[in-house]
Amino acid sequence: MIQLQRLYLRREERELLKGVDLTINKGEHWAILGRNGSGKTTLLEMMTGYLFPSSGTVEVLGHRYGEVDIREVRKEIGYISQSVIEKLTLRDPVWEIVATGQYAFLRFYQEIDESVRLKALRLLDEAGLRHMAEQPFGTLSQGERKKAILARALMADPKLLIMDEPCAGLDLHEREKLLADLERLKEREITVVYVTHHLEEIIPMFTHVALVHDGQIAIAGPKEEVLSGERLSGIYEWPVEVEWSYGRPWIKAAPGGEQQ
Ligand SMILES: Nc1ncnc2c1ncn2[C@@H]1O[C@H](COP(=O)(O)OP(=O)(O)OP(=O)(O)O)[C@@H](O)[C@H]1O
Repeated sequence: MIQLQRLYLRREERELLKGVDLTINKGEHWAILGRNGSGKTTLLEMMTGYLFPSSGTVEVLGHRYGEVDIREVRKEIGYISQSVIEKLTLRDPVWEIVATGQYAFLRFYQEIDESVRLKALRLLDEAGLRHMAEQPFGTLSQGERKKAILARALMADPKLLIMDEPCAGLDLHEREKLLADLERLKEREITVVYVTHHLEEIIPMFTHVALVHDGQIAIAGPKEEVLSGERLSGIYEWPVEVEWSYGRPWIKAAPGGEQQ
């Protein structure tokens, strides 16, 4: 599905990525963790083709970037990030925001096919937002916006869903509802790549985890192997313990870590 090989990204004096290798296979769902500024969003932007590496190769869904029309590949990728949300027009009705996902447009400037409109309404129905279809997007709560954006990302039946901190800013109830929607994606043939700062968002559907540290993949593999207290203490430079309940990892940070 995704193969990143020896990826380097240099910006002025800095190396933002320093030799990243990562392979994501069909049937796997990956969570990516790492400290602020470690390079997680940069990695996602490589996968979506919004950033190009200084060296190394990116292959997504069988296409090698640099040799294909990236806009065509993007039609098979649903991308959810704050930068996408910020580009949407708050006064557009919710169903229209969802419908634009069909073409990877930000707005419509022409008539929308009836079949596209009906599909947007069906996805809104599945998200529990059907009654808000005609409301301006800007009137939705943060949680409702995230759900609408997930529906938008699913419009084009993507093979790959890439999400950058989709639960940021949500209260516990809204977060759990969004995670429950995500868990239901297991029923679709879709591979999920999910960046988060919160271990407990690694719901049972996730199979693998990559820990990013200072522009490199510190470790990547099956989640039970990667998510040990020892490894995470090293990455976060703070003593932590990991406990598993409800099939999810939960982290406990020891007090006074700075002195240890
Ligand atoms: N265009 C750019 N020029 C220079 N530095 C950049 C550029 N874009 C990103 N960076 C830097 O690259 C580093 C990695 O950024 P990135 O957004 O990938 O981190 P992240 O792991 O997603 O962080 P966070 O968890 O805070 O969202 C940061 O230190 C950032 O300041």
